[in-house]
Amino acid sequence: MILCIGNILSDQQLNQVRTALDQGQFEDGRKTAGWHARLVKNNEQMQVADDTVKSLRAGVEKALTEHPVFQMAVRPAKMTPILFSRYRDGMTYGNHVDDPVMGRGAGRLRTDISFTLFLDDPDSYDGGELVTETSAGEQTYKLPAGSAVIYPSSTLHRVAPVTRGQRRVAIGWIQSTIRDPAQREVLFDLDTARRTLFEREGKSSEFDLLTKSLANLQRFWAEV
Ligand SMILES: O=C(O)CCC(=O)C(=O)O
Ligand SMILES: [Fe+2]
Repeated sequence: MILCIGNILSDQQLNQVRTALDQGQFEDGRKTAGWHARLVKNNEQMQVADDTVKSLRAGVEKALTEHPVFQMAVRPAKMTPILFSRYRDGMTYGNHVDDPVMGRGAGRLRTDISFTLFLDDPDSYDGGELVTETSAGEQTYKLPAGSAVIYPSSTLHRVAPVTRGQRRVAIGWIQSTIRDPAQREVLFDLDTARRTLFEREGKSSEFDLLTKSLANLQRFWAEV
């Protein structure tokens, strides 16, 4: 399941992040790419040594993890530190698949889900679409600032060249408590249906049964 989630960051939060990125120090993105992805990666990332990165990361991580649709779709167990990337002057990231395991020590995780949170207004730059290659064909994503796309990390994907302006995004990877994308989709659908039912008729006995099934499926599937 590939999902777009709107309004994760408010205009005020977006302005704060953009101002900090305007002043930040960026470095060659190849530093954090695996050996084959490095061959096709041409972008910049905000230096982690930059102190403002810590508070930026905390704000974006909070907004994402507190978003109800993100919680329902991702069911996070662990998340990598967020990276702030910038593409301009023809920069691009060719086809690749993200590393299956990232981080060290307590931060080590299996990447189940990748996300891109768009930070710039799509009209302010040309190109820069995130393109996924699935069995259903290619899909392109260029979302409003403050919106994110989440996709299984097993997906082959790329970022189209930016030919005008700059494309800045916050990206990261998540290990889900539910490893299998098909199982995550079952839980997402059930949860969506039960919430819709709740809005319609409150805590009915049907709502209780759906809630029970949702909880018990998680007892079968969740890795904690
Ligand atoms: O910028 C994006 O939308 C995705 C970047 C990407 O694929 C990566 O950094 O691995
Ligand atoms: Fe990637």
